[in-house]
Amino acid sequence: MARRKDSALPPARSVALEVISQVLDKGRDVQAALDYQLNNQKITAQDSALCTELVYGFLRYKGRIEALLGLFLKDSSKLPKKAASVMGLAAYEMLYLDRIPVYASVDWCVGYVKKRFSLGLGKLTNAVLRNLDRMGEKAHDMESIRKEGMSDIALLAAWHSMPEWIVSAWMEAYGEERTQVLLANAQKHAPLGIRVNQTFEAGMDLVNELANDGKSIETIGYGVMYPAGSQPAELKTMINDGLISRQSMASQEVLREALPETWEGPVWDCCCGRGGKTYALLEQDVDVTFASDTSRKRLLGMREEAERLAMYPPESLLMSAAEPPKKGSPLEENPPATILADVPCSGFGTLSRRPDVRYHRTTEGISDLVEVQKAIMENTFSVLKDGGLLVYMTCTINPDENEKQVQAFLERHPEAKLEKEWHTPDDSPYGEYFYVALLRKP
Ligand SMILES: C[S@@+](CC[C@H](N)C(=O)[O-])C[C@H]1O[C@@H](n2cnc3c(N)ncnc32)[C@H](O)[C@@H]1O
Repeated sequence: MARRKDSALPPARSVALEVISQVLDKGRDVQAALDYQLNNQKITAQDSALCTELVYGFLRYKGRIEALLGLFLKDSSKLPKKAASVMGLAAYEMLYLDRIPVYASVDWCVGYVKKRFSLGLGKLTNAVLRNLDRMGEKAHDMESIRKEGMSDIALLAAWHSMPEWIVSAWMEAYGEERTQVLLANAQKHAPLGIRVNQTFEAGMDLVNELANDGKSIETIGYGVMYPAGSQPAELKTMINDGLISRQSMASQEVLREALPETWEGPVWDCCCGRGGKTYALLEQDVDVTFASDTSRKRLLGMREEAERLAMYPPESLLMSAAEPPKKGSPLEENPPATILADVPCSGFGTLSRRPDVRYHRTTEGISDLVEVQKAIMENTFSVLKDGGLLVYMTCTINPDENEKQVQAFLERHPEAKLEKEWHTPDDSPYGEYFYVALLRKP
């Protein structure tokens, strides 16, 4: 059940507050929590758009906003949680939403805190927000939140709202300059990417039509990119009709870099999810014979995609790619010559689309993921035909899951040959970061 809106707050802020609490306190996925609340609350399209912007924006800047507000609070941990969250939302509006006048953000926030908590807390909220406003440009300067004795890593982590351990790992593996670029890019919004279904006869005509619709900003092959935040209404019908699919430009790019035109069949997409890459490959005539996942729901979604796209699905297998195929499995009878392992990962390459990921990951959780990835690599490499290709892919920026994972694999398997290693360039305009390694079995 969607919780009722808090009537003491304007509708967009009320729903945003509930979604943020679902994400931060209950560990829900941001888009799922937002979809659920927006579908169950009666709010206008305009409020819905503002709510979406507030949720995504606040999650992107939470650490920075808390540090800025902390400059004017003796002990922010003593604030009631909800009061701290509304103050954060109001601060986000003041700092990043030019179209909302500062007084309006202060008014709704202070009014709410007074009504829900106390006059005293309302006065404190007013003072803190006014002080933030007085900071002017200084509120956009990282040095303004530096505390005495604070390390550079802690400062960067707070400013970019990232866990300190990931900033440390990036610094160690990639150096300060690259880390700064990656952190800054993680705050940006991702552009919208779509893929035209090339099995559709007039596919290229459609690409050309979209390229000239005055809304798109780039086309590559069958991919079309729209600016971040845009939702051209006409695309909805095309998606329903299977003419196009949502797929980020970065995801399309990593697949191109994996050189699918050279892959021999049969191909096994061993972590297929809902089939994003499966159908991108099938549309290009790559012989994806098997697709598997441990999630029944996702596997079902993958099969349903076939209907939408008017294509034949691959043989779907509910199984773990980290364990040998069961006796009599079709993988035994017809061993794959190419395996795409788009493995479960920490997702730090997709922060522009999923800013909540940074709050859900722990170092222990990542160690578990690294072990699963290792097991998937070991198992799939042994299932692979001699001379076959293992395509190891992640959507993260984390040396333990990318470069170090592949290096360790090569140390365990000196017979394997690393034919290509690639990651999305740091200055990519696509807003997401992928990694791929092509490993040949002798
Ligand atoms: C990065 S997602 C795959 C995304 C998908 N390839 C796409 O392009 O849409 C990783 C997938 O691996 C699945 N998974 C997790 N552990 C697995 C395992 N041991 N074997 C197979 N799949 C697994 C997850 O359910 C998830 O769907």
